[in-house]
Amino acid sequence: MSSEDDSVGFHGYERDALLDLKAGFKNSFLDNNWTSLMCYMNDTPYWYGVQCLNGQVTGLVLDNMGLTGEINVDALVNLTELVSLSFKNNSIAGNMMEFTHNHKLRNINISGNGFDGEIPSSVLNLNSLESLQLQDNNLSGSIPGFNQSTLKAFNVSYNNLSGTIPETKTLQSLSLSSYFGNENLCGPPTPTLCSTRNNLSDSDTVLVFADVIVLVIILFLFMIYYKKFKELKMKRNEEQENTIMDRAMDEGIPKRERGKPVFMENNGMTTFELDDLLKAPAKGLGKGNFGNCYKAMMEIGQVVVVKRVVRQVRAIADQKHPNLMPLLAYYYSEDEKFFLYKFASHGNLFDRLHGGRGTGDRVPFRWSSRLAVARGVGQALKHLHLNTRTRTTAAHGNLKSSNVLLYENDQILVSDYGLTSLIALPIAAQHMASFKCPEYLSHKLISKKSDVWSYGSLLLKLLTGRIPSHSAPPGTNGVDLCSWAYRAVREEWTAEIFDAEILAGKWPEIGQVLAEVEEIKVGGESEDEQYSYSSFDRSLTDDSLSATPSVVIGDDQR
Ligand SMILES: Nc1ncnc2c1ncn2[C@@H]1O[C@H](COP(=O)(O)OP(=O)(O)OP(=O)(O)O)[C@@H](O)[C@H]1O
Repeated sequence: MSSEDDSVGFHGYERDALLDLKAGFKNSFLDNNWTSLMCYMNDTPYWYGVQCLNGQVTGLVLDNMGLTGEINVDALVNLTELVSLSFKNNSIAGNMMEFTHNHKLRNINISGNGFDGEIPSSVLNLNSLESLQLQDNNLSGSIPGFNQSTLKAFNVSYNNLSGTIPETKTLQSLSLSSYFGNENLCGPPTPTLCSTRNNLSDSDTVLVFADVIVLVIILFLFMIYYKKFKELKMKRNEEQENTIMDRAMDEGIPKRERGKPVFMENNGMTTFELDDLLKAPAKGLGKGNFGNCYKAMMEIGQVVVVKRVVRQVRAIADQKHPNLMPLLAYYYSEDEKFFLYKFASHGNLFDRLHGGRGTGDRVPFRWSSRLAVARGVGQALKHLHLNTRTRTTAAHGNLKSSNVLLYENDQILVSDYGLTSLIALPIAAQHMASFKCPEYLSHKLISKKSDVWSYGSLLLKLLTGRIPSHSAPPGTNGVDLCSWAYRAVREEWTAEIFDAEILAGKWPEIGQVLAEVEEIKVGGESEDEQYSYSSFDRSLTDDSLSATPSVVIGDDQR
């Protein structure tokens, strides 16, 4: 401040501030007007646009004067009594000036200029501010949080302001028109919603985006892993409840002697060690009369069926026919004996005939398919009974629908042949199909003809779709098929005796059926000899087998 400060009614520092301003404006009118005395006491000011009170500048109103140039941001610091400032409608550029020392300011109007930069935060300290008119400039940045209750007129329209309008009572109570023309302003009172993006820097946005992608990938991987884990678990539960070894322990079979399974030649099978088999995941297929049957999934990808037996014979392995289930390997030791068969994935004849009846899942079993089964089984029996190239001819002994297996490509495979000689008579008589024939029941006679009888009842079953009483599984009711069919033929119920499923397809000619039966019978007639267990037992003399015959043959069986 100059020494003139002390002189009453004149403040030289204010005059100097105005002269500096004038120098910046380069306005000829002001250059000529702002000369001599500025203001004195309460006299009318001598300078155009300057208002004074008690010799001090209280107002500066230079509207519509074509002012150009920039204003020094500190230009107003010495005008401490300033109440009104208006540079409306000029062409002033540069940043807005600071108002740090202008606490008495009530009205600021710099609208219609070229001010740029941000609104200085010093305006927030102007506690008497009533009107702030900043419209029609190039101001940028965000709006400071004006909260002065005195502020009633506020206009920042048509600038480049951006961001959320602060939620102060003062700013929110203003009309929408105060904010017009600022494309990037958002939030109330404008209708534009503020997105998160508006508040984030570009690098923040990239990071958030990357995080989201990583999260999605992790989630995706987790879902795949979980799905696979569930599938695997379900598969394991379903197929791998136990290994063959565990199952053996469950059945009370003691730890076996170590040995090697004996593989049949040319059976297309990759050989493996006993341990591999015993450790393979296994699924129970059923509890047969002579041991349990398991489906084992070998690590090398092969699926085999393991059938536990009491004793096994080489003769069974010798039997080779397209309709006989081939024996892949057998294992024999003191404590453990089993046969290994290939797995028939299409199930057995019993299930094909009776499974799913009355449900939507049932696939009709047509006559042509039944005929194919009848032929296949007949061929298998013919081979067993008559083939002289094997060491012995033998009866099947346990022909029934659960031992007729359906392999891929509609191949019919008869299994469980030759087991009769391995079973003690009382057990065989109780469980095996041949022992249900009339000759055995009345005269205790058993022969290959018993197989023919079993085959006959299998044919009747194929024709009628009924379960014969002699092979009805526990819990199912069977009918005496022979007497039922006899009665049906005698009383001429021809149509009724056929399974409705056959009738739904092509009507089978009974002559055709009989021709098929006759053809099979022809081979069997020549072999009239009755057989006993001893015919099988001869095969047990194979040196590789150390078991003693387990069948007790009584006189009444011959
Ligand atoms: N190689 C195989 N492929 C597919 N399923 C098989 C195989 N061998 C047997 N089965 C099935 O396993 C189950 C049990 O067979 P298993 O031979 O032990 O008993 P069964 O035929 O019911 O009675 P039995 O002991 O009097 O022969 C049956 O449903 C049978 O059809």
